[in-house]
Amino acid sequence: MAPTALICDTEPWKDLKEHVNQINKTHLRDLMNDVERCQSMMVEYDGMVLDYSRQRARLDTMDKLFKLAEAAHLRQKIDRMYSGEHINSTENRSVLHIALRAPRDKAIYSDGKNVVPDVWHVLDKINDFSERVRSGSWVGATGKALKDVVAVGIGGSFLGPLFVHTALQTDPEAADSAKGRQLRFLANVDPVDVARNISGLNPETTLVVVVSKTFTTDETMLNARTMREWISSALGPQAVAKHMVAVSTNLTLVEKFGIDPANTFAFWDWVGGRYSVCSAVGVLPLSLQYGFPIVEKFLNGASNIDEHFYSTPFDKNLPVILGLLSVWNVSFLGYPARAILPYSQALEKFAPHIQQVSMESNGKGVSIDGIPLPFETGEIDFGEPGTNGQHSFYQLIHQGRVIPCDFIGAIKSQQPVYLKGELVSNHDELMSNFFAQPDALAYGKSPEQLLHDNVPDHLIPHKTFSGNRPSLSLLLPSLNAYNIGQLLAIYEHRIAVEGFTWGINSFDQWGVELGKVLATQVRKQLHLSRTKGEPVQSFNFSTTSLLKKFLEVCFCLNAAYYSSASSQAY
Ligand SMILES: O=P(O)(O)OC[C@H]1O[C@H](O)[C@H](O)[C@@H](O)[C@@H]1O
Repeated sequence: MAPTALICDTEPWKDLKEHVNQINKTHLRDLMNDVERCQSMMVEYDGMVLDYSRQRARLDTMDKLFKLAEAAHLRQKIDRMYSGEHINSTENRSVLHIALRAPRDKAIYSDGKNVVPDVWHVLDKINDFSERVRSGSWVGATGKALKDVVAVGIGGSFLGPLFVHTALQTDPEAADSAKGRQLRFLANVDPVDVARNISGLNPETTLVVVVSKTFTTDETMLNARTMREWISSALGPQAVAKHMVAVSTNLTLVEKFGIDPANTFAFWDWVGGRYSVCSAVGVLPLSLQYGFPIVEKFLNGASNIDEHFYSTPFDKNLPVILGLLSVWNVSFLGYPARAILPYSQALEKFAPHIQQVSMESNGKGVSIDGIPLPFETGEIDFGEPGTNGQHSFYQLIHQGRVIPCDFIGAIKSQQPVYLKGELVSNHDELMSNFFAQPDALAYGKSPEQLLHDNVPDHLIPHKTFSGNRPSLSLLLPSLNAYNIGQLLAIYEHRIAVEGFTWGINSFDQWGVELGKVLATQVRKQLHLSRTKGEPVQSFNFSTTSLLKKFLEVCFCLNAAYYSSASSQAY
């Protein structure tokens, strides 16, 4: 496609810039009085409700944002994504995570080939393998069933599966299927993470799943070698075939590592790492833990949103509305951050996952055509489950900086509890906060109200809440596997909408490369200094000084490690 104009040079962008002056004259308190507006800002879909009436936006703001979407060719960009065009232009790849959860009979093409049969070939293989492991027909080297799984992977090969695993852990149906089994994740190359993850595990009953798209990621490969050593030192090298399997796009390197290709689960270069939870990256470990039928429900939920995103008019389209509001908050109102606040402990790993999906996708400095952008893209995402966050960083959100908040709640608890004699059930107690916080942020509390409440004069400034702080609320019917799949896909597509609107490539991640290259130089230096006593050289003053200090203090410990490395087992 021919280079496109920067979005900031279009009329709808300029119009929205002007429009900010209008919005700045209005307090959310007043906007909330307009019932017609509030009604129009509630969208219901498949049992969930999105209420965005507490955004600092009017109905004409939304019209202007839809015009911006038009100027950004949002419709065409979504179509290009769904039709498998190489929209990840810097890597010359399609972006087809939607194919990972497509129904069996759907046709989705990449480079002229329908990829859905390949997807289902792998899903069927996972179904079969996980069933054999779970039923005990696939056993370890000593004939024992493999009841524990350690998934080794980092970044996109870790965060999505961890989020879904944590979310399913307390879903009654999923928990029932997982009885007697454990799933752990080893991500950090820190030996502490290894020690924690193998603690209490028996190699005889443990299956290690090495998950890496490239099969070259330093952290994952060292952890994989460490786990291989853990297995073979306990059970002999031949045990690796029974205790280690892999998920990767790089089948050659997997085989070289020593994992049987028959025990390898493939995915494809048209799946971005951070969008890979619906590939074998997530589906294999999750199926081993919960059984494939549960994971299939999760895939169905995501697929349902794929269809919604593709076919629903923009003014009723959840990811489109959410994405455009993010652009509004970041680029026009000047709020660089977003808090993700699920009122559910089951979603405690949702914010860490979205941090990667969002910040790795949209933290860019140039347009898709390589033109430096005169505006900033991406959001700073962070979050914690409510109500824990309320007792931590909400002070800043209420009286300090303005941070647009996503409140996410569920109508039904995964684990309902009602304590006799209490005013409300535990879930109602939790959700009281979910409903109260957005209004506290939007309305605030004025000095007049405080005066009226007889607050002493000197405390009035401290107790005043300015309000006018935007948030949105997403209320899900429950948090089963299907809803979790929907939630994931809503955010994945929302982030794509933001990137499409800003005119960037949300599917590459060149920014993570430089640090890796520099670490290679440091690794080399550490090796030479430790093994040959070579002095630290070719680094700047600061790094040289720190490296010297590091080598000085750690040398004795490491010398001991080097001399006994072969006999050390974790
Ligand atoms: O799956 P892998 O190839 O091991 O990659 C793991 C991670 O490493 C990189 O640093 C990328 O930034 C991530 O997007 C990716 O998910």
